[in-house]
Amino acid sequence: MKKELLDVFLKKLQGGIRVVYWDNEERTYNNNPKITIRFLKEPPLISLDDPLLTLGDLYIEEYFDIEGTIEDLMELLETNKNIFRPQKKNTFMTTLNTTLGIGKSKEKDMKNIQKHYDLGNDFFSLWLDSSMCYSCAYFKTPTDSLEQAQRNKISHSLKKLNLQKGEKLLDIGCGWGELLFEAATKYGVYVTGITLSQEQFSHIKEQIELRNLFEKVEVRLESYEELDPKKDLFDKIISIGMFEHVGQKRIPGFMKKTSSVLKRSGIFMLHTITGLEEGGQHSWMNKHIFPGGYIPTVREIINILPDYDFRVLHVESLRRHYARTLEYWSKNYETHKDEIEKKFGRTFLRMWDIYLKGCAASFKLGFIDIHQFTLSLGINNDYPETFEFLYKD
Ligand SMILES: C[S@@+](CC[C@H](N)C(=O)[O-])C[C@H]1O[C@@H](n2cnc3c(N)ncnc32)[C@H](O)[C@@H]1O
Repeated sequence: MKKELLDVFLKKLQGGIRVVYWDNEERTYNNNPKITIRFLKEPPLISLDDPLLTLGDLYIEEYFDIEGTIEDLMELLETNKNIFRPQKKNTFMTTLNTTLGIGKSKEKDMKNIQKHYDLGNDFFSLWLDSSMCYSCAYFKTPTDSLEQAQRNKISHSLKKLNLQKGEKLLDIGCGWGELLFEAATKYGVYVTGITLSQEQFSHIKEQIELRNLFEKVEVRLESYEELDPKKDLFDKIISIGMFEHVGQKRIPGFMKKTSSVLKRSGIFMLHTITGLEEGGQHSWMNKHIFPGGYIPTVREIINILPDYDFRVLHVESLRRHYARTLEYWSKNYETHKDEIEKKFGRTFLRMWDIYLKGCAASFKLGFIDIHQFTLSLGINNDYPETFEFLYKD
């Protein structure tokens, strides 16, 4: 019965796939299979209303292994994305979103964010580099280490802001804070970082003390939604890898808020993963990795900017840099897999492993991209007229 359900499903796929069922029966669907699904045990009764979610869950619970490259797997998923979509109204996602109250309040946002980022600084430090940057690095040469590339990213991103000594800078979604420290010490600006992660907040507090940066750096455990233009007005804003948490419905609110706390002519550098399909949802990722997350398209972002008087100065894709960053993270993760399994269990180990590898392949294949948008609020006639400065040290 289960086998027949899977069989009907697999027959719809384009592209070859071989399946070794739990009773050792082998079936090949289409020619030249690059991927083999090898069942290790018989799965429970399943529904394939949301195939990606169900099959993803069976994989992390070790009902089957996948043989073949991750790129071939991602190609197969992408070619068949309509077949892998939820077939009916996605009641699971509706329930999940209601339970977590996505978009409803700071507490709910915090719950989503802390589920991911508060797995422990010890966990993230196993596979991030020592700067604890958790976003796309920037590889200036093929031999750059991850550490060097993360330093390059911070430098490249800060340059885009054209910072002047004494200015006030806001970092929305400041992570573990490395960019705050670099901006304050290198450019002499006053920096405010906001995050919803308790662990990140405590880490930054400690670092401010250790580095004696009380006068220049402030961190707040708060959401961008709480920024108040009466109290908070900044010359520049930067946000790296946070916009993906905003959710599609709240994009206008995010733009409105950022435009209200940025001075006229101020510069905003928005760095975000971008997708190809408006409204695209990935229920497995939303369930396990980024609850409440949404990947916007370039078109969605560009379309909404004029409504808040944001002018586009520069747009840059860093897609291949993110593929490489994720490959580094994934290799580091693999090195520590025994430790991770011991602490979090095997399902977790497989979940984060496939997340890192799957994302690396998706960037490489161009199913997702990453862009830095440099914007000014209204007209800015002081910003450099060419971008040569970006490539000078
Ligand atoms: C992928 S991390 C990126 C961190 C950092 N910018 C970096 O490059 O390493 C996303 C960050 O966004 C923060 N974040 C998510 N939702 C937020 C919200 N509503 N308000 C403020 N920060 C938020 C998280 O706490 C986390 O620090």
